[in-house]
Amino acid sequence: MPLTLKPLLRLTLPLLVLALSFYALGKTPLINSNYLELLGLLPYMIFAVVLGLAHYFNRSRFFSAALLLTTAYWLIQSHLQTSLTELYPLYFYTALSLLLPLGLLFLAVLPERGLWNMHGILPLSITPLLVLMTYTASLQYSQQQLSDFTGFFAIKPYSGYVLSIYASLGFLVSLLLALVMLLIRNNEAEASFCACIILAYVTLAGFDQPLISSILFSACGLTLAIGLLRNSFEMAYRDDLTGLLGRRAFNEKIRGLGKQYSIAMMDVDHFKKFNDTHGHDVGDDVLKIVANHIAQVTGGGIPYRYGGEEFCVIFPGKKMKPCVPHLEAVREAIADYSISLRDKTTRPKNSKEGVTQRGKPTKKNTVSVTISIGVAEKTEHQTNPEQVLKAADKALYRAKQNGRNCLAR
Ligand SMILES: Nc1nc2c(ncn2[C@@H]2O[C@H](COP(=O)(O)OP(=O)(O)OP(=O)(O)O)[C@@H](O)[C@H]2O)c(=O)[nH]1
Repeated sequence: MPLTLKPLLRLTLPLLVLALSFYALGKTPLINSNYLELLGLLPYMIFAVVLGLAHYFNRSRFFSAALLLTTAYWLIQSHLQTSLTELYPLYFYTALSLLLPLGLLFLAVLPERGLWNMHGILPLSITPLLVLMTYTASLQYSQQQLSDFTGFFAIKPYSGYVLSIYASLGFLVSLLLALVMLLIRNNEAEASFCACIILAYVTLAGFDQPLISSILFSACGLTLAIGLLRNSFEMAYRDDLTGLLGRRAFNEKIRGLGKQYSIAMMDVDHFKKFNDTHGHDVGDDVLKIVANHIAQVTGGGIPYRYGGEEFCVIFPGKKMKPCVPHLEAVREAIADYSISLRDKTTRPKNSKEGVTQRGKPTKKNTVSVTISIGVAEKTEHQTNPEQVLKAADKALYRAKQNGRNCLAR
């Protein structure tokens, strides 16, 4: 699947939260002193909700991020509410500024493998590990050694900017790598972690500002909660194999269709034979390639995986005739696409050979598949979506009868 910048759109909501928190930061002088204590507790409350949700949805990285940020916030509240000219607060501040971006980056790089199993131990261990490292060092090293350590990170780019230049670079590198993970995985978790890295950076860089940690860590919690809910929504509505919207999303969409629409049903031809010949795993890869082509349908079509090797495209507000060229373009693109099979007999013996063979499929290991399409529109005789779907299914049957790799209406 080609790498696109589309995943960056996932940053829209987190950036909105970021903008709102900056706005709130400007309003802190207006906050009634009675509410200040509550504001100090707000991040804990939001992180508690995130921990509960992450436990419920079995998301280890969100759970671990909430744990890490709660601990960082607790450290700020309990150890860093004095002047940073004193040794121990400065030591904890320096350690936090170096370890927090690293911890968030670590979570952005790890794959999601569920919370309450042995794979969940790795992301969960990051917080106790960092706390242990920081405290052990503070107890073990002499005041002179701690002072040398903080002195090494004392170089600031300009006066009035609290964060050291090395920690700032650490945040920048962590953010860039987390962005790369977002582009590769196209997942809500990475978008949330990118936003948390930015928010943690702003908190530590503007540390002198009153209430900054309470407001920006609350924003971190909100970002994680939003990411978690969107992630769970996608799990419920998106098909895991192809990444297309699934049957549940299709059923909801057709309920809300308006006065005019068309529906196309698509089915991979002779797919049972394909599976029997090349195996189920290759069949899965082919379904992904077919779905990738269908996802690029033009003309305002919304693609879905209907189930098995069947796909659907809904054209809201469109009559059938103008949809046909868009569907034909998809059908032709799939038929023209050569799929390279990397089976045992043709697999290169080593990576060097693999590199030289890449992009040069031989006739022996190349296959192609075709799809048949049936399309129907809303008319005065078929007024509800179920009837239009049934008509599209009948048209698909006719396309199969007509020899496959064609469209019928
Ligand atoms: N690999 C793989 N195969 C699937 C998946 N879902 C359904 N199939 C297979 O798709 C095949 C569908 O076979 P049929 O419904 O008989 O249709 P067909 O062989 O494509 O024949 P026509 O539709 O008449 O061209 C079955 O063998 C299913 O096992 C899937 O997720 N992955």
